[in-house]
Amino acid sequence: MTATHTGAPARTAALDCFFVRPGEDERDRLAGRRVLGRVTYGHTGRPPVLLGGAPLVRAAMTGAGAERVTEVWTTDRPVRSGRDGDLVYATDGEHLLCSVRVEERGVYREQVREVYERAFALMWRLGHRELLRMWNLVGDITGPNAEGMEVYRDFCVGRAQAFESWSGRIGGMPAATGIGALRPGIDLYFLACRSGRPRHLENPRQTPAHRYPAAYGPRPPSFARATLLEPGSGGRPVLYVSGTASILGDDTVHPGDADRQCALTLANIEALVSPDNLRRHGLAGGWALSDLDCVKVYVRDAGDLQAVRARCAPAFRATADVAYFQVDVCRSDLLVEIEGICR
Ligand SMILES: C=C(O[C@@H]1C=C(C(=O)O)C=C[C@H]1O)C(=O)O
Repeated sequence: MTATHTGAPARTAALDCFFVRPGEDERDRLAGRRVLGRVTYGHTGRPPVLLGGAPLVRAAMTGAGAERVTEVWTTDRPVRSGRDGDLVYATDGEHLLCSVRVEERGVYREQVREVYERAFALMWRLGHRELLRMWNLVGDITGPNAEGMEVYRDFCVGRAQAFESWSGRIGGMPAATGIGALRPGIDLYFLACRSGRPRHLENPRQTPAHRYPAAYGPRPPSFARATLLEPGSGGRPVLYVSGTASILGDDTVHPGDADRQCALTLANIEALVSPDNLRRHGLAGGWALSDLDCVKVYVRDAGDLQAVRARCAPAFRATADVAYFQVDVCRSDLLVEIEGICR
């Protein structure tokens, strides 16, 4: 237990998150804060529900025998939750957490477009018009759909269409994760804010994903490399770091070598969160790798887990929440992906 975990209010962001594992009690970490939502990276992919007045997302991200992890999103304000069809959500007046599941289907793009548009419509209606962060947990992500197109590329088409039709109404493309899940279907959850003005950042070492060439699919992925939320009253800036992999420009680097992919991924994140990169975007501040928390490390092959853990352990702060998952990554030659939050 560290000072961060006991949560002195002045140093705690209005929106925060921590991980709990079986046997741990989230109340030990809440320190009087309210739950905005929970995401269980567990064994089953099931539609999200409202549990005790907050969304519970249930994604199949851990295999039998592996420990599930629940990401708990907290706020210092009262929370109100609701449903809109199959979308579940909660808001603290400033932040919105919303989730929906797309069940398994032969071709995803139409349903993905429709679900994204309904989520955007909900944001619009509730007045939370700036996206902060999105997670897309995609079953069989690099497998073929019923037309033979890779499921991830199929998914990207529907998402890009939704962003296109809502551009100008909701804020720009935020930080995101598009990662494999262990059951078919897609679990989606996102965070948005009302009065905050998030800034979406790119990585000087990487081509913006929304400008990837057509070789990677008919429509490029719709996300930014990171999203910065400047402090509200008494808060501190928070940087949401997208799922990041061993990509330079738009090329996968070190195919077949998880250890080197992991090292390059860490270097990519270091450059992304650095003061230099913030300055490049006209922003003050910046972070180091050791500031990363709520870290999720995705490893494609079980045989690489040990090497990746060994590579990551010295990079992150000893007190950081870190969870490892053995799932597919969005390109079949990517073996490792890492995301997190700097604050
Ligand atoms: C690893 C990459 O992309 C992944 C896919 C994402 C998406 O489609 O939302 C977002 C970040 C990563 O999880 C990449 O293109 O660098």
